[in-house]
Amino acid sequence: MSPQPLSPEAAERLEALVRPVPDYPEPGVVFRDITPLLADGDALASVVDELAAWTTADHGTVDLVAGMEARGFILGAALALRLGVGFVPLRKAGKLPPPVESVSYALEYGEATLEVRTGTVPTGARVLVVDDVLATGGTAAAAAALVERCGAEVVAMGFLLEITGLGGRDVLGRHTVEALFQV
Ligand SMILES: O=P(O)(O)OC[C@H]1O[C@H](OP(=O)(O)OP(=O)(O)O)[C@H](O)[C@@H]1O
Ligand SMILES: Nc1ncnc2[nH]cnc12
Repeated sequence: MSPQPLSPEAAERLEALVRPVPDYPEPGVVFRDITPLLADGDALASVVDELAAWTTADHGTVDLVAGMEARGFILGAALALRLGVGFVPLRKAGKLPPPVESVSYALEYGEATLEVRTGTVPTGARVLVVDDVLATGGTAAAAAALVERCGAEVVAMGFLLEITGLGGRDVLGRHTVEALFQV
């Protein structure tokens, strides 16, 4: 898998729709705001199409898409529909009724816990994990740990954008990581 599957022009068009916000939510962080991209119908469709094409070409069929709260729900649910499979929400702590599996992690600006409803991911399922941003990789590593704790396989992890220099790809070393573009 090429780390840059889009043409440079296509990647540039998408990147232009992601707004860099310096010092948000805390000093030193450049927040990548994807809301302009989500509001652009053509861009949103092309992101979902690209992620779907990638999945099918490189990994064949998957049984489920799992997405991390909250932005991973948007791309993940759209991708699941496009692939014709179900979607599993990996929620922040305290949102799902028990029983749940939980994994805590650190991210670029704080700490959080992700949870999955016990029993929603069948043993042996082939699961594609999807989120908008790969930064330190803490969220994605927690998502993978949750899926694997259910006895399922993380087939690959797909992202809209990867913030390079924060080590996310290294943290996810043993997984296949795909990002539409890097900043
Ligand atoms: O690679 P990491 O350093 O873990 O960061 C990436 C995560 O951070 C953001 O989510 P956030 O926790 O801000 O939640 P949100 O989607 O609810 O805004 C983003 O949507 C990823 O899930
Ligand atoms: N800089 C950033 N912008 C948007 N989402 C993020 N998640 C973690 N770091 C982020």
